[in-house]
Amino acid sequence: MTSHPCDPYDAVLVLSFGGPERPEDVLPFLRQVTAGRGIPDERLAVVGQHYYDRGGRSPVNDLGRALVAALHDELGRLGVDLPVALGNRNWSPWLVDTLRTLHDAGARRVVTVVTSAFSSYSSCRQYRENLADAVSELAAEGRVLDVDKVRVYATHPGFARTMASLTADTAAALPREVLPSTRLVHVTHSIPQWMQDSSGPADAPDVSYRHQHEQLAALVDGTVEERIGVPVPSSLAYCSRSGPPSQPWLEPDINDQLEVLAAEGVSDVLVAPIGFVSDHMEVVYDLDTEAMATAERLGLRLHRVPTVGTHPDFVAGLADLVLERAAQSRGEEVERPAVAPGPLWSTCPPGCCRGRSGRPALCGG
Ligand SMILES: CC1=C(CCC(=O)O)c2cc3nc(cc4[nH]c(cc5[nH]c(cc1n2)c(C)c5CCC(=O)O)c(CCC(=O)O)c4C)C(CCC(=O)O)=C3C
Ligand SMILES: [Fe+2]
Repeated sequence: MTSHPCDPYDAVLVLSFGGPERPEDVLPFLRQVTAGRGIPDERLAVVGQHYYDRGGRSPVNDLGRALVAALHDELGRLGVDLPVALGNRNWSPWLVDTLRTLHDAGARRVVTVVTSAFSSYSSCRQYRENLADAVSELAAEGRVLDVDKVRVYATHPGFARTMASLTADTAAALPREVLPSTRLVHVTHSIPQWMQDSSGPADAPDVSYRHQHEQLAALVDGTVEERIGVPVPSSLAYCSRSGPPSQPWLEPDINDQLEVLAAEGVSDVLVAPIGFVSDHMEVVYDLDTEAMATAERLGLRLHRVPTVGTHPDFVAGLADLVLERAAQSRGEEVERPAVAPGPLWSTCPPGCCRGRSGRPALCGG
């Protein structure tokens, strides 16, 4: 048997959120996402409309498929010829179906890349619970699979430096004379305060959802200043809040932040979607549609930085993470590059990003 740099894995899973692809899918998708989460009906009607306005089709599955193709090509360049497949938490292609197909094609050990870079229940642990559910469902069918995942990559250079250089490119394209009245706003998905408080391990207060965004934002700020020669004052804002108004979520909302900046006399705002890896609905609606309309009303020019998407440096970083995980599985010493201190583990410590349910989760220590 010949060995390859991805041994002992025989397949790569890209695990994503998923979204509807036809108008008939929209309501069942929203029910699937929000089951038991206390999201008000009015909020669901509003979010449903964002999908109907775009023909009932979310961009997110196509973006997932594009990432799968790019990662497959990149691994191929590194001499790794393994299946790479997309599996979703909330819609077809469902995670369990993808894993079943991989198993039927001969896969027994799978390494997972989640399409979210940060620690929190929604962005990490819930995916680990989804893996546990899928693997136990398949075990009941007699299909035994071992599933691991790469570490949280908020501060991995492939993701972080790519986001920083895309932001610097956008800043460098601005006319010099607007720079003194330009501000940079880093944006990510809001989460409930309880989810922020439980993000990362209980005994590591420095590892949290918000803290990881602050670390990444600092790198981006530094890269922008290096590129254009002057600092651009920045802040962190949030989008896509749902939940009942009585429940605290991370703030400020991007639209409120734009109000504040307009009142300060700012002319131009760079919006860096550091919390997202691709242009899914949160980006094309919450930022490109809603925040853009707010900016227009306030007389602000909004410049949206691209997401990392299938940028070759981001994809190369994901391939490095897959190979790092494989080397670790083989018991080798691995280097764990990072642009800031953070969660370097690929098996999460017990209690990491604990939810409310205490459900079983894979990829934990
Ligand atoms: C942290 C985070 C990410 C980033 C990490 C990751 O990518 O995983 C993310 C991504 C996404 N969220 C998405 C869609 C939705 N999220 C919702 C609801 C919620 N998101 C939450 C958090 C996050 N969400 C939370 C705490 C809720 C409340 C309900 C709950 O506690 O779970 C709802 C319900 C309606 C609403 O309330 O908005 C929808 C429709 C899509 C697909 C977009 C598309 O179709 O292109 C994507 C990529
Ligand atoms: Fe969400």
